[in-house]
Amino acid sequence: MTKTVIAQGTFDIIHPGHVHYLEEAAAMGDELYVIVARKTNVDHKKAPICPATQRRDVVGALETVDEARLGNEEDIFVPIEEIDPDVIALGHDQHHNADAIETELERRGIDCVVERASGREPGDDEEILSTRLIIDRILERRG
Ligand SMILES: Cc1cc2nc3c(=O)[nH]c(=O)nc-3n(C[C@H](O)[C@H](O)[C@H](O)COP(=O)(O)O)c2cc1C
Ligand SMILES: Nc1ncnc2c1ncn2[C@@H]1O[C@H](COP(=O)(O)OP(=O)(O)OP(=O)(O)O)[C@@H](O)[C@H]1O
Repeated sequence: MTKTVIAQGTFDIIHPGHVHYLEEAAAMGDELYVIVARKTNVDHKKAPICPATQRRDVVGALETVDEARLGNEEDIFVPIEEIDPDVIALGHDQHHNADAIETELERRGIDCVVERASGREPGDDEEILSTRLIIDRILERRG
């Protein structure tokens, strides 16, 4: 039976931290779906620069990703109900609480485990592994 994994995030300006996360999530199963956050749900940091469809299309073009889709604007559990995954891979720094997600999955009758992915450390060549830090660097050097 196919083991389906879901990953999620904003993915505004793609960097090797995203690639690391999606490779790790893909390795948790056979098929990887990625839910791309809607601007209205990105309320804990500055709004994304790129439109949602562009963020979805870039993520969807990555080799590890089977399908990228736009998230639901009102209820983040709707895409999960549609995809019915076996695993939700939370990013290393995602603010979501794994226990709270598991409780909601149970309430909705979705049989799925929640795993926490690891973070990628910057390599020797001073990789910039955060969209916010890439934007800060652009403003510093080109602003
Ligand atoms: C299991 C799960 C499902 C999500 N589904 C959606 C969704 O359907 N729509 C959406 O806009 N955001 C969704 N999100 C929220 C975003 O993916 C995301 O966590 C947040 O808005 C963006 O912040 P981040 O990139 O720092 O994680 C989901 C998050 C989780 C953990
Ligand atoms: N360095 C990293 N290592 C591993 N995973 C990462 C890394 N950076 C981001 N991710 C994961 O990628 C997903 C999407 O992240 P997001 O779009 O918030 O990027 P970000 O670079 O963390 O953004 P920002 O720096 O603007 O907060 C999240 O699940 C996040 O945990």
